[in-house]
Amino acid sequence: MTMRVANLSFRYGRRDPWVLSGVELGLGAGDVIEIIGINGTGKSTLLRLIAGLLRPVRGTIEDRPGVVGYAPERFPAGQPFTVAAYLRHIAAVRGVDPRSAEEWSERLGMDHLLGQLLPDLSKGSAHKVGLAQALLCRPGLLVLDEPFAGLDAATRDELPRVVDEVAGRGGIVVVSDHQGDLRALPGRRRHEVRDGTLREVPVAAPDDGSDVAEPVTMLEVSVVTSKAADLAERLRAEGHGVRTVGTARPGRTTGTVVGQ
Ligand SMILES: Nc1ncnc2c1ncn2[C@@H]1O[C@H](COP(=O)(O)OP(=O)(O)OP(=O)(O)O)[C@@H](O)[C@H]1O
Repeated sequence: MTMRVANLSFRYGRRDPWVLSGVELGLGAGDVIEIIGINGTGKSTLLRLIAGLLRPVRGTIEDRPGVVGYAPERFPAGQPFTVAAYLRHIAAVRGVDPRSAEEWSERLGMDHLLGQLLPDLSKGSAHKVGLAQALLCRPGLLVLDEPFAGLDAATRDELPRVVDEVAGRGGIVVVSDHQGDLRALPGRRRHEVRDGTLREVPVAAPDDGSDVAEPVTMLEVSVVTSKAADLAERLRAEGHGVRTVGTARPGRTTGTVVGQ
């Protein structure tokens, strides 16, 4: 079954500007969707809507899987529990084997944190607890907001495997990942939030060598000179290789864009 985001619009208050407007997205079983966009553009808002933590002001989200795991960008580690007690509590609430708390703790390299109180955790450690609570419920929809930020190298390496496993058993994974740590995952799709809308963008990024295995198409693009630098910057931000090859005639620059 495909989860469907249809004509979704959202603003935080009646007098606030629209953050998202007319967003369309289909999410099928096994999809890994990467959400990119500049700061403050609405990625976290979209993720919270997809996870069901915010309701669309207009439009609908249909056929969301029953079990949702959501790891926020900043885990609110204020409760006076130890990490072990908190994760066991979440496991109980989610109706999963309490041992899954220990399993995820081991996998995410956080056994040394189990006896610590949540308010005493560093930002990075709290972030891991946020990931563990999202993962231990065996989610059909896993929503991760900047999961790689502040993670140690071992966990950074492990997380793409975790995402792959969730997708491999038919789960949907939605991740905001501005650092591109999921680049090794086959089949992921990338969408950009910009100016309130969402659109799919190609994944290839031959410039940094991250997706060299994917085929690359050369496009020749003509653009007025005054807009060339801005366009090149936007395309690079999306992961394309861009090379300016010269001025075709006065007032115009021809650029060659390398992409998928
Ligand atoms: N609780 C809130 N109340 C009112 N406005 C909010 C709230 N949360 C976010 N916003 C506004 O909504 C817009 C989108 O914010 P959001 O956090 O979704 O962006 P983002 O792309 O995730 O940003 P970043 O990359 O910096 O995390 C911003 O203008 C922000 O100020």
